Amino acid sequence: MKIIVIGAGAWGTALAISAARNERQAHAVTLWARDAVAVQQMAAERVNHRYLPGCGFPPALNVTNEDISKLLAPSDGRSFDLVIIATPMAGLRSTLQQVAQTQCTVAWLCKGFEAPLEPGAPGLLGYEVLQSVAPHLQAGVLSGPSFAQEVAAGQPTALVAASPHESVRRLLVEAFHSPELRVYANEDVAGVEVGGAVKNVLAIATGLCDGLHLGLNARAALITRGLAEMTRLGIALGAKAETFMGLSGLGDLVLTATGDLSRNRKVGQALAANKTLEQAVAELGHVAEGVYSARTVWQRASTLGVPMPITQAVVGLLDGQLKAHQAVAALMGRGPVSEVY
Ligand SMILES: NC(=O)c1ccc[n+]([C@@H]2O[C@H](COP(=O)([O-])OP(=O)(O)OC[C@H]3O[C@@H](n4cnc5c(N)ncnc54)[C@H](O)[C@@H]3O)[C@@H](O)[C@H]2O)c1
Ligand SMILES: O=P(O)(O)OC[C@H](O)CO
Repeated sequence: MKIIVIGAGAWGTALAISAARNERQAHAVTLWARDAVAVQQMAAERVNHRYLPGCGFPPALNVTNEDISKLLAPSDGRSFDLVIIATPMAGLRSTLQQVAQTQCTVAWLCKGFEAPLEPGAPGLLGYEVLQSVAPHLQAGVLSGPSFAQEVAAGQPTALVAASPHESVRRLLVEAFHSPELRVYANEDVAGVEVGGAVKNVLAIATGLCDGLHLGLNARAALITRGLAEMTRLGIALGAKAETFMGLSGLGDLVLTATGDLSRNRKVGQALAANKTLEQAVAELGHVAEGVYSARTVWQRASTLGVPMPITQAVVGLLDGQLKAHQAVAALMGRGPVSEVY
């Protein structure tokens, strides 16, 4: 299969390496980056020093900075079977617009809500952006618990490929399933995307909790009640409850909320150490989608009448309206409720 990965951050690079290393499939993989200097460096040194240091490129991985519309032109004999969009959520709309004319199957990897395009408009999940930009595309999303460094190193990982189209799910499995990477299929795109977006916000909360040394009980409570609020929002957006027991729900929440490789968790830890949000984001050097999605998650939930107290506390913290101890007090000071999602 011929695969192009658009966006050479940590995750795009890791998945491109994993697919190119899969000898059973013998894929030809192209990694596209917008920075021509970075492409030159990656082509010469066969490693992405900036975003994924120490992970060498297999021979079947090529890097390019050529014009995307030319690369994807159907008349071009080099065109691809699968286009993977590996930008952060902020780049999804513009990249979908660039690939809208392709005949290829498309999938994105980003986990978050797009920021509202104008005040009062709802911020959108990836499949909603697709509906507004290129509804005709055969497309889907790849998500699940997966730190880029571990996938690049070939450590066992399981992902989920979600699409309403069976052919898209099948192609994504064929592209990425390997002895080191299991890819499950799921039709519930809304559920998979809500899980991937909301777990980032919740990981900021658990990072803060652990940074403040509130204890293991507090972290378990945050994860469990976070799962409940994630599920509530998902159901209100048309998702299936059982999806949140899967890889993109519970799986990614546990990984991101507890794994010290998580950028979102690191933001919470930095805020607990009294750093400003600007400092926390700057020292990451990578995107932490929860910082940009939290407000939108809260707005979508509020519009739908879905209570999301942990998300609300994270928004207060990120907006500078709450100090860390006030966020904890706001959560713990609420009256008793039934344990339902
Ligand atoms: N890193 C991981 O372990 C991981 C795992 C699963 C999913 N994700 C998700 O994948 C997405 C990308 O994460 P990442 O870790 O690769 O981020 P990163 O911060 O490591 O890199 C982001 C990359 O995207 C590029 N980029 C930004 N805007 C772009 C645009 N408009 N067009 C083209 N390229 C653009 C940047 O130049 C950079 O190369 C995020 O939504 C993240 O939540 C990351
Ligand atoms: O480092 P984070 O917090 O962006 O999380 C990375 C992946 O989404 C984990 O599945």
